Order: sequence, then C-alpha cells, then structure tokens
Amino acid sequence: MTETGAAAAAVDVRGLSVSFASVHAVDGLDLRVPAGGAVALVGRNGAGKSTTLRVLGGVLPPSSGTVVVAGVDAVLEPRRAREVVGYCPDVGGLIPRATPWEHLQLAARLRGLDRWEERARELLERFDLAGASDRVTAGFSHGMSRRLSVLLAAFHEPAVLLLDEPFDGVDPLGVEATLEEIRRARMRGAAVLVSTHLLGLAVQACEEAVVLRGGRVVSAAPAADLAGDEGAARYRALLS
Ligand SMILES: Nc1ncnc2c1ncn2[C@@H]1O[C@H](COP(=O)(O)OP(=O)(O)OP(=O)(O)O)[C@@H](O)[C@H]1O
Repeated sequence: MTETGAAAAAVDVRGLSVSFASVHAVDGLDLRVPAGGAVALVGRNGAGKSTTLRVLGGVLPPSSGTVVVAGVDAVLEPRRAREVVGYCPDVGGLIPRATPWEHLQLAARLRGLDRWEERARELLERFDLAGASDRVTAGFSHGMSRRLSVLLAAFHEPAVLLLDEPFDGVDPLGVEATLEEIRRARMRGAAVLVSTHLLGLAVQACEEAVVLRGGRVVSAAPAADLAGDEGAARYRALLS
C-alpha cells in the first residue's frame, strides 16, 4: 500500500535529546528497532516516552541527536518521515466533528492511497467501530477514541508504527485487535514501538523492553524479563 519497502523499515535513534526550557525530557537516548521487530518503551510518568515518540512521529523537533525512520532522516526530512510512520499519540489527534469514516477518507487523501475502502472497512470491523463509523468522534468514549487512533496509525501500513499508550482504557476485545494489528505490522516487516504502563501487554506485544528514567535508557532487555511477579519486581527496582 505504501511506497516504502518493508526491508527499509527500522528505527535508529542516536543521542536524542529534547529539552523544554530547563526540563531535559529526553537526554542522550539511543534506540534501535529492526524491521519486523517490536520494542516496548516503559518507565514512570515523565520518563520521556511520549516525547521520544513525538519526535519519531515527526511532530516535535529534537534539541539534538539523529533520528532515522525507515531510512529517512526525521530531522532533515520531517515531511518524508511522517509519510513512512504511523503515529498514534497518547492523547488527541482526532477531529471532534468528523466521523471515523471521514478520518479514513482524509488520511487516504493526504497519503494518496487508492482502493483504500476495503481495508478501511476491514479495520473498522476488526476494531469493532463499524457500527460507529458515521458518528462524530466528539461523542466517543475514551476507549473508542483509543481504538480509532490505533486504527488510523496502522491504516496506511506504515514502515514504522508508533503507538503511545494504545491499551489505555481499552476493553479486552480492543486490546486483542491492537495486539493483532501489531502482529500483522511485524509480519509485513514494519518496526513497532509501543509505549505503555501495562507490563503484561508490553511482554505480549514486544520482544524487547527499553526502560526509561529521566529521559535516559536504564535498561534494554528481552521483554520477557519483565514478565510475572519477578519481572515486575525487577522493573520496579529500575524505576528509582
Ligand atoms: N510541551 C512540553 N512543555 C514542557 N515540558 C514538557 C512538554 N512535554 C513534555 N514535557 C516534560 O518532559 C518530561 C517527559 O514527559 P513525557 O510526556 O515524555 O513523559 P512520559 O514518559 O510519556 O510520561 P507518562 O507516562 O506520564 O505519559 C516531563 O517532565 C514533562 O513534564
């Protein structure tokens, strides 16, 4: 569906720093996600997860560092970077007076997709939003909005899929649809980054977990290391 070949899909971040006045939200971060791989970004509130994803999503310029998504330098070519990325922000991103179908129409037009209707219908079914596809999103519940945001990020089959808190407030069927979308993205060679506070789902969705603290990586290890009670204790120890 996209012009970008799956083989080029990868995330390569080196020395990323983002500051807001005196706040060093991200502080010299290195991060890599191979094509077909999935990495969970975890850490306490304010650790820098969303800021990192905003930079990768092309909506926030970094203070310094290099960010390459699917072979595109996101700092030098932010517009091209936005084309190869599908980004689900942690909040917002939906037009209150537009319906899901209108969001999909707009996304298809902006990205120059043709023959998109069948995939749009299939995604709406899978995310259980077909019955709400003609309702304006202003009246959506939090979980419905989350599901639509994930669906929109994945719609154009991006080479890099960025999901910020995709499971937040989402019911089990919505969680399953999101996990399935992550699996499908990986199968076609996309690199996936998921920020979440839900360790169990991080372990299910990703093979690696990167723990951030104060904008820095304090651990990068197999996600399975964070599984169960032992993993939770290991994680907790990394937080302070
Ligand atoms: N636009 C902004 N202006 C000022 N400070 C900001 C801005 N965006 C983020 N920050 C600060 O940067 C730091 C990292 O925030 P960020 O949202 O990346 O954390 P997070 O790990 O996603 O947290 P959470 O788990 O609560 O979503 C925080 O101290 C936050 O207050």
